[in-house]
Amino acid sequence: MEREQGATLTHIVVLPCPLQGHINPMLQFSKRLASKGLKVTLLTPKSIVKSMKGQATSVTFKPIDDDDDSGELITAETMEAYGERFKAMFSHGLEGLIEKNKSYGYATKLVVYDSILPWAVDIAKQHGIGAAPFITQSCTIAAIYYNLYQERFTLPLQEPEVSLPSLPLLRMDDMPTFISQPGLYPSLLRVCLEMYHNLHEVNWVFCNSFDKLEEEVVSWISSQWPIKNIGPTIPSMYLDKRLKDDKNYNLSLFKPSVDACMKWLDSKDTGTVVYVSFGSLAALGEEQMEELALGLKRSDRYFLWVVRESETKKLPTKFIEETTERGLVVTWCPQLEVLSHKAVGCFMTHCGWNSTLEALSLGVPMVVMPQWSDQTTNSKCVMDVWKVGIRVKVDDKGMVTREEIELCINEVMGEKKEEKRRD
Ligand SMILES: O=c1ccn([C@@H]2O[C@H](COP(=O)(O)OP(=O)(O)O[C@H]3O[C@H](CO)[C@@H](O)[C@H](O)[C@H]3O)[C@@H](O)[C@H]2O)c(=O)[nH]1
Repeated sequence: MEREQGATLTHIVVLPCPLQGHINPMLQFSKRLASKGLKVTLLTPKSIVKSMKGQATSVTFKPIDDDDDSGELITAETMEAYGERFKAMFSHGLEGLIEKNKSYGYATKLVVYDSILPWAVDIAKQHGIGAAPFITQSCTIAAIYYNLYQERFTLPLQEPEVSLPSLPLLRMDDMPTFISQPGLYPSLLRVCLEMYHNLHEVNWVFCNSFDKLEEEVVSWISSQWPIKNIGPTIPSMYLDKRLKDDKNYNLSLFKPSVDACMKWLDSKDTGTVVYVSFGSLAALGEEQMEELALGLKRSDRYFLWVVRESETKKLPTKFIEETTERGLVVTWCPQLEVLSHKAVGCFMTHCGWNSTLEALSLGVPMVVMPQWSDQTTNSKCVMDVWKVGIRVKVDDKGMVTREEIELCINEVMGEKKEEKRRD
């Protein structure tokens, strides 16, 4: 039976890097492909499949044996060490799946791989299969790295501002941090550039963005490689409502406090809550965490703050007890439900690309406090290009002070709110 069905289906294999911010958009894209009648299999480590907690989707999950049973999640600090491990684990799994499909009598047509896993092209080519990288960040970011790859500029940056085709003038602190501070995460910068080595071998380059958002840069990239924007990969029920069952991301590596958050938000008036989250990887320093906590306290607004389990020890003593009247601190929340709740008037975010697209799609103005990687460039676009938020200022010690946080929140939540929120 499986053999007969397989013979009539076009089979696509999807290979995301197993991080929340990468799985979400690639799984969403997979669901869209499956809704068009394609058979889609998503390869991911066993430990991650377990975290699906029984939520079914139209996509088949193929668990790969994971040599790490610790259950520990990857953070910004540990990410560099994972590169080689991913390669060993996934290349074996990908080969195995392609061979198995062949033996069932139906062939894999295309491998859609996370652009930070570019060695997948070699495996696809060895088997005569098409290949397409999936960029989980913006076209602007993809263009900046491509310009560096082509040596239109070199590192360390020599000028205070960089001018690149189709992009706004970029200051040092607008650049992705792997570029502005190349010594910090050298192997991650290498990973970001590697995808361009074999671009001439791929069929498409999928990007989680949309043409209208980045018109000029998309047009420039189109003259270089076969880009296809397929974003924003927000669950359909928040956007076009074409896929009735597509209400959430279906896979969470963290346990969200759904009822607590929604009940708390229901009790608040329209536009009165600041939602604060720094995504799945960022880890603030203890002093910065304290400034943020005290900034929220000073702002005297209601706040819903996601502090991941691993970060809670950095909260100032008694902060939670002292702010119960105004704030709710949780270790993870259903972010889309939160952002679309009428009580939320502002999103204080690290400006990860998924969070940025979610805020843009749901019309929530932002206070942006970028931490690393692409977030600095996303912040530049949020503030100066799309004008849907403001970016905090960092002082000469590299700190965002409590006063600055209070000021920015009040600016977005106060008289400027109506101007920035687009329903
Ligand atoms: O309490 C929470 C917090 C977050 N999310 C979701 O988790 C995802 C987080 O993604 P993102 O905002 O992109 O942040 P990171 O997890 O930090 O993502 C990493 O991957 C992104 C895509 O490559 C990059 O843009 C970021 O810089 C990088 O840190 C989003 O879909 C959120 O909706 C929740 O569901 N609940």
